[in-house]
Amino acid sequence: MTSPSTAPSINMAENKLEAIRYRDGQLSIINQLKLPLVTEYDAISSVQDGWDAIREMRVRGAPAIAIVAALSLAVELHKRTFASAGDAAAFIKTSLDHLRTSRPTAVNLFEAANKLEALSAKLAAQEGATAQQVVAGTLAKIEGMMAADIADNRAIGKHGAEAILAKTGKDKVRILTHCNTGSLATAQYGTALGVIRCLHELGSLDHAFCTETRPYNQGARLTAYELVTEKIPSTLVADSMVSVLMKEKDISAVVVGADRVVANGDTANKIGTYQIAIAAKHHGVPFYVAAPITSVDLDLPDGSHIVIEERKGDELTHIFGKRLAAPGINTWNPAFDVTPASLITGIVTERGVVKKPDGAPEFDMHAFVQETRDQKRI
Ligand SMILES: CSC[C@@H](O)[C@@H](O)C(=O)COP(=O)(O)O
Repeated sequence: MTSPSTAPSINMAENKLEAIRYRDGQLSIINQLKLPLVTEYDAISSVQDGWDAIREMRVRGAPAIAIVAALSLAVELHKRTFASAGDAAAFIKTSLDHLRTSRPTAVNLFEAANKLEALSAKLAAQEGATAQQVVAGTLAKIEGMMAADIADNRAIGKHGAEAILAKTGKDKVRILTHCNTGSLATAQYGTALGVIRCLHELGSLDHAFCTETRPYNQGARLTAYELVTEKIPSTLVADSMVSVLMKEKDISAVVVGADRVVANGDTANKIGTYQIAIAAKHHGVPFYVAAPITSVDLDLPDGSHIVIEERKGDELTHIFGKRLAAPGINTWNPAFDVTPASLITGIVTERGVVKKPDGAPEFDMHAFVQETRDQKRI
């Protein structure tokens, strides 16, 4: 299943980090468990390979999870033949049902699965539909996801950079981010890290700070890797340093990603986001969430309904397979927390920045999605 290679992760021609490689029905991903010390691509040859890579966090980050899940299905659709349109749609549904069980919190996976299931069922229900038509229509949708995600991330970067510069009134800003929301978490460019990239491109970034993001260290391993690779002026801090960082290092704004933004704007994101938002409120630092509309879940009214994934304790007790915690200690390892809307300044999407209605403590995501529906691309 795994075919390691030592090919560089940077596409030098385009100077882009390629975490997900997909060409003509062939898919491989950088094994993010090994970054930043080893760059190794794993082949994903089936839906089960995709499920395993997501569950084991060889690929992670809300948009990347959805894209790899869908592409793992595309890989199988390229190889298989079906007796009828109904058989093709049934296989797609069964595959998506399985992929939905890989990780629970990021809504992008469910959003993509629902769309693909509905599309393939619709194609199969058409008069005289063939298996080839169902497969071709579903593949076209899946194969468009990467391009759409990159375009969305660029738009998020622009909207976020403009919002932060307007809010702070500064020419150059100092931004704190958490977890990894860059090219490794998306198709490319990133969401919150896309905002930082855009500020850098505009010459408006003084400095970026990234947290370690314990216990899984997405900040120290992955965000730091992206920042250093792109020569963005940046500094790594431990999660426990965030309050003093805000007190002493003139942080202009915080920008983080999201795994699920619900109807009132409450946001599930990597564990530790909530305490950063509290510290930001105390220090008067604007706190932005940057996420595509595919991370918005209008079915849940508030954050208390979000299912938070709990992961194995050894992510806490061990680093790179080496124990650091005292043997016998109990662990609690929720992978995400929910930041209440009241602590969030704005939610940056590809369609613009969502603000709270005047004086309201929460966002109206329903109204925003409705108002901007015409701009919807996928
Ligand atoms: C653009 S990625 C946004 C979020 O998915 C990201 O901040 C995050 O929480 C990732 O968690 P992970 O557990 O690494 O999948």
